[in-house]
Amino acid sequence: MYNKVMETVEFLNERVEMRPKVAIILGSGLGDLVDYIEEKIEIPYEEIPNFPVSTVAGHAGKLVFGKINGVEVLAMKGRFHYYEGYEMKQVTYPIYVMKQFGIENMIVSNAAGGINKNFKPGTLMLITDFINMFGTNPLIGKNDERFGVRFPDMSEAYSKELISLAKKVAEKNNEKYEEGTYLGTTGPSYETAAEIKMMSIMGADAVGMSTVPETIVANYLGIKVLGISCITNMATGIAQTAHSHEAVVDIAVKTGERFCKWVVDIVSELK
Ligand SMILES: O=P(O)(O)O[C@@H]1C[C@H](O)[C@@H](CO)O1
Ligand SMILES: Nc1nc2[nH]cnc2c(=O)[nH]1
Repeated sequence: MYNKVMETVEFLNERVEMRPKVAIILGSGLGDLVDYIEEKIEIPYEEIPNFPVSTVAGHAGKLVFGKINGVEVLAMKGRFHYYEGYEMKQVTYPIYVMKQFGIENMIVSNAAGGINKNFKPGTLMLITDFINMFGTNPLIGKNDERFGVRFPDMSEAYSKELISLAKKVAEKNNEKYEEGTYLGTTGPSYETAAEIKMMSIMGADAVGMSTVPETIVANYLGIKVLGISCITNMATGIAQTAHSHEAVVDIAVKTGERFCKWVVDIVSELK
């Protein structure tokens, strides 16, 4: 895997002059953030050696390099989900590439179902911790010490420093947010009401089908993580209506402007 990652990094080094230290992973319906990126260089995943290709609607599948208020960034428009049939090592492959490319801070975003009854569709939730219910872990397998240690610490899965920066920025700009624990599960089926009841008892505030594998690998590699969930629907049993991915994307797009503004303000402080 190490050699494959280095091959991908070499390709990117040749294609792009910028050396961003900040990466942003855009969740379902949150891809409009790329409109805020200037001096863009876009590379479709299919052109990148060893990169998996995204298959889910609402995910365009490209790396976007550029600047936000003068800060160089690397955005992933379209991510890889376990439910698409990828191995965990494929789902998290871009994070390994980011690390070798020089990324130090990663902002990961997602569309999620709200379990905390104080939330509503359109709530932006700062992720303070995660619960891994994928039933697996992206680090299973022989460990390569060139990447990280066998038993990585997860006591600060979401960087306290980045969380306090995000809060400071939100308060300064009067941007509303909530905080909570994100529970990641495989999907692709949405939860039953009984499952949501269990997740609520477990301490989850939101549920989704991504983010946890990427967060685990970023921590393993020594990348600081900030997580933001866009609550697109109240979870099953709390909402009385059925879920659809179209409705999820619709609400995420509608919340997109507030999400983008917040992320732009955060990135601008990461000079
Ligand atoms: O990539 P994210 O986590 O934003 O996508 C969410 C979870 C599923 O992929 C999909 C369900 O509607 O949206
Ligand atoms: N698992 C899960 N993922 C989501 N993504 C957006 N809404 C939801 C939801 O209710 N459940």
